[in-house]
Amino acid sequence: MEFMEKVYVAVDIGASSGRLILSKLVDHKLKLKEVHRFKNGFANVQGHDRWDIDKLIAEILIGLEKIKKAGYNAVTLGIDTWAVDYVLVDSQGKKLQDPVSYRDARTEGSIERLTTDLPKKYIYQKTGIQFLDFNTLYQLFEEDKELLAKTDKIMMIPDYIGYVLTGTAVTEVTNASTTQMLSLREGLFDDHLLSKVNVKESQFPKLVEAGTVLGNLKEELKTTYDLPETKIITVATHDTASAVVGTPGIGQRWAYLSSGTWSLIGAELNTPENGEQAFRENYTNEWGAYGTYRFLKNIMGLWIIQSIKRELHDQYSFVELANLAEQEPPFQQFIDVNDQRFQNPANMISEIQAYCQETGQRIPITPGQLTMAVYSNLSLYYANELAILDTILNYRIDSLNIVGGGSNVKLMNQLTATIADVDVYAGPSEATAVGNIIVQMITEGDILNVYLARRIISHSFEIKKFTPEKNKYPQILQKYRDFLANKIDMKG
Ligand SMILES: Nc1ncnc2c1ncn2[C@@H]1O[C@H](COP(=O)(O)OP(=O)(O)OP(=O)(O)O)[C@@H](O)[C@H]1O
Ligand SMILES: C[C@H](O)[C@H](O)[C@@H](O)C(=O)CO
Ligand SMILES: [Mg+2]
Repeated sequence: MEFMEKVYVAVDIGASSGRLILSKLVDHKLKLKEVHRFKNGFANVQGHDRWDIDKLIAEILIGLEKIKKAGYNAVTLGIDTWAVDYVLVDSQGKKLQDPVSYRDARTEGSIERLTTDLPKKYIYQKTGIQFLDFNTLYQLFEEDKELLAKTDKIMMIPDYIGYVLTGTAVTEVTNASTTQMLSLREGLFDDHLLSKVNVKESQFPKLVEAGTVLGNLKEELKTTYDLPETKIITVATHDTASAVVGTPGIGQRWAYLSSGTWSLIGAELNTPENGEQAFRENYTNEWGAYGTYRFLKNIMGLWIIQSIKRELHDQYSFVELANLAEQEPPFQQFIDVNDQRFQNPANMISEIQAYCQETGQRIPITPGQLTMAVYSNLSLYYANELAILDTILNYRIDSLNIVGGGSNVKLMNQLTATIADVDVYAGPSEATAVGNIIVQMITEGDILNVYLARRIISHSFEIKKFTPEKNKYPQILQKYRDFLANKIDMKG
């Protein structure tokens, strides 16, 4: 029997960029080759910030054409994207509008409006999901009622892409959990929360676990594009869920930081933690692959750097901004990076400078000062959250695995290790794509389980270690905590 080398493709679309990454298992190592990369982002269309979903699908097909041209005639493919956003589809299977971005202003104040007669505590005990005003629950609460009435199916972004490519519609659970509408105890959509936003369970395609085979590319697509035979597997379609699968998990009691547009810091649990302290600290229990839970918190992340870069008219690359930051002293000002004002301001640089002025602090001016201000305060925020995780989980986290694009920033990796006093293991930067591929390989029988996959990941990629520089910034974390608690008036 001729040995057919299995070729896998990860379609990983984040809020800032998308990519198709080819992968094979060669000599017990995962080999990755980026075949196609494209920009992502939202634009204001018909009164709302929206994603151009048709463009994203076209980019995937362009990437598949490149794979065919490279001589690969048959591949297995998985799709992961950002969470919470959805496409409304009519009874003919056509989208009713371009999906609204979670950064759109329509959900400002939605949590307060929705919880006037439905206590937050009830929602959290039911779902275990953090309160973010852009969760699907609040988006549907604010959705155009006429459009909802015409809606046959509500499809999460990666599920909609899979539907367009194969004709099969599902709702994959890791991403479905980010809706804040799934019941932790039953594993199904909660009737009370559905009724609160006037949608029916039948408007969601059936729930499926990560690793479910979805189907093959629709033949009609091959009339327009020269495509390989493509079998699509529904992976952990929330990109963060894939990133966690793709984390090497080094350390006895390890935590992860998926560092990209958002910084998602947390731990992988086998049972959810939705008690009083988790509720108070707004930690989430997003579902992971294979029955795990992603106990994590969203931190504003490198969105802030992306915004600064854009506002500087892309004169500097991310590498150049990081190099300029290296020339600046850290901790020149304290910034609560998770302040709502940084979620989608008109101008991020002005917002940061206004914040520092209002709090009587040194104002960052140059690109290097701005970048160092963001890196310093993200590192402080991560360290503070790790201490909170220690108390909630009742154990001392001994290592932080940083993955995603942010794992390339040595300066931030080192600052985080030192301030948090933990060993940091950085990489792989494309952990999301790696996790996407791993779930496909487990479904196809090439790898037995995630535990062994993580051994392969550590074996396949250079993971850089950063150890704490003892007593380098004594008291800085406590000062930051006091600042966050408004105990320090920097004006003084
Ligand atoms: N070499 C580098 N030097 C400095 N920063 C980098 C480097 N590479 C990536 N980054 C940072 O990583 C970020 C992108 O991370 P990543 O590619 O994980 O995000 P994404 O997948 O496009 O989006 P999302 O987080 O929504 O998935 C950039 O915004 C940039 O700040
Ligand atoms: C809106 C979500 O929190 C978001 O998708 C986050 O999970 C993410 O972008 C991870 O890349
Ligand atoms: Mg990503």
